[in-house]
Amino acid sequence: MSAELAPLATWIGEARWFGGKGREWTLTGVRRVGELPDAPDGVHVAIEVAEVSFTDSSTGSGHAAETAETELYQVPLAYYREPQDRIAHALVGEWDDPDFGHSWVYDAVHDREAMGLWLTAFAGGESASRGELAFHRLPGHDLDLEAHSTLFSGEQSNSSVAFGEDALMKVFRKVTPGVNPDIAIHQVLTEAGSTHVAALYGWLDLVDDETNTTIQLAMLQQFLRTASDGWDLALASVRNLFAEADLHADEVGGDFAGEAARLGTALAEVHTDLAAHFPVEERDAGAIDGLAGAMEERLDAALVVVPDLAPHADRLRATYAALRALDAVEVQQVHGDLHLGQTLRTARGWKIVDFEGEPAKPLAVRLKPDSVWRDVAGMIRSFDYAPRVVSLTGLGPDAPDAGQRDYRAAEWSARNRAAFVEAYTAQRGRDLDRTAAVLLDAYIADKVVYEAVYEARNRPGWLSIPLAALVDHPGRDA
Ligand SMILES: Nc1ncnc2c1ncn2[C@@H]1O[C@H](COP(=O)(O)OP(=O)(O)O)[C@@H](O)[C@H]1O
Ligand SMILES: O=P(O)(O)O[C@H]1O[C@H](CO)[C@@H](O[C@H]2O[C@H](CO)[C@@H](O)[C@H](O)[C@H]2O)[C@H](O)[C@H]1O
Repeated sequence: MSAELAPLATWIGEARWFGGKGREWTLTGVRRVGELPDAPDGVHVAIEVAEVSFTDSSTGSGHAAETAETELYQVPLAYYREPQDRIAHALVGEWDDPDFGHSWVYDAVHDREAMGLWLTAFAGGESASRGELAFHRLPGHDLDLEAHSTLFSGEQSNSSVAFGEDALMKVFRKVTPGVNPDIAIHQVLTEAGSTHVAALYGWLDLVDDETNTTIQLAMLQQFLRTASDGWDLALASVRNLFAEADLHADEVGGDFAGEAARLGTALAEVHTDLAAHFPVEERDAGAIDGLAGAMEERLDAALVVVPDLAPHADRLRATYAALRALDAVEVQQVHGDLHLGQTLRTARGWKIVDFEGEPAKPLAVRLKPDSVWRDVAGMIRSFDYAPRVVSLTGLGPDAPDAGQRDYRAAEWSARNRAAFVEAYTAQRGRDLDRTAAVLLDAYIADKVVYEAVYEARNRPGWLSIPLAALVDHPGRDA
């Protein structure tokens, strides 16, 4: 193992964005794919791609569709000749680099100097491109090059860096050759003038001419200055309800149903815009069989990771069997991993973020058209999560007892689910007919299974949340 691999491997293994947690893996290579232009003396900002090889079975992730035995992760690194106390918390290691000599190496997204270089390169657009790195810009916005960068904290699959209140750069961590749906969808919705996304300003590609492949590394978009996280707003609403033991969800000041309805309308408008710019197709019985089969395979893989799913397996399979019995299903481009944490309430209404789809799925799968009910199901699951999370973690001294909390949690979640679905169907001019209800049930069940694996891997203390949804029926009242 070369000098840098050991500290890099340790650092990657601990990163929030690393998708291989709980699996057996080794760092099998690191490729320097480019350097940001115009760095001052004594510093190099290199974009590197680390190859992680898994030594356990490919179904260990809980995703049967995932067969790759290797994954690529983007690691932008700032190499300094001297240690940098200001970013000591972001030190990856100290080693002799063949190109840069003895260096103190930092996670570049924490480093304002390095991020300033990145923003300047974006401002230069195509002219800043060099080697395999290709910068792209959309017209219509002048970047504020004086803005300081701040790395977003919090739970994320990627790394997001704000430049003042002007722009936000998302550095994709797990990368795959091909089109990144987050960039492609933001481009289409920006060009269509959608009011429900942050405008796309630009993106960075890694272009390998020898293999004729492109890996999309980062995207730059409008910073939503007045945004409040939809998840945080939902938690505040639930806390309000729990604090008012004698009042029902529709009586407390923090009632969320109006926001849930506006979210339903926003999602419907996004779906309509996506349908206008991406293909809309009809899936026949054979394809539906494949969809149900994929859900069953996901369940089989999940049962290995979360044995507590076993008592619910028969009922889940029955839900997938009802899906299999459908004749035809309409599909289109959707969000793919929608939950309250992907929504932002701004002074100008709700915005939807992060169109990357489920991070654990291969890009080719995430780009496939899907049913709009997958997104609706994702939000319904989030309306179930919010009160359960408050019940688990956010209780004050006067909180109601567990039985009362369960009752109120169910009330909050049903009220907001109903408001959301009603507004969604009204805006789309469609009823929640039998086909839609079967699809919604199946997608909710599939999401619960996905969440069980996700929680077991990332937040074992919250595994009880998806499991509780199975004790009731996963698609209840939907
Ligand atoms: N355009 C934006 N302006 C301000 N904040 C944003 C914007 N886009 C996303 N965010 C915030 O950044 C967080 C992470 O963004 P997201 O796209 O979900 O990243 P990830 O792919 O890492 O999950 C979101 O929860 C949201 O709070
Ligand atoms: O935002 P990501 O694309 O990284 O999505 C992943 O992480 C989510 C958690 O942050 C996870 O969502 C689950 O937890 C949410 C609360 O934290 C809840 O609102 C969602 O309903 C629940 O699914 C998401 O599934 C995962 O893909």
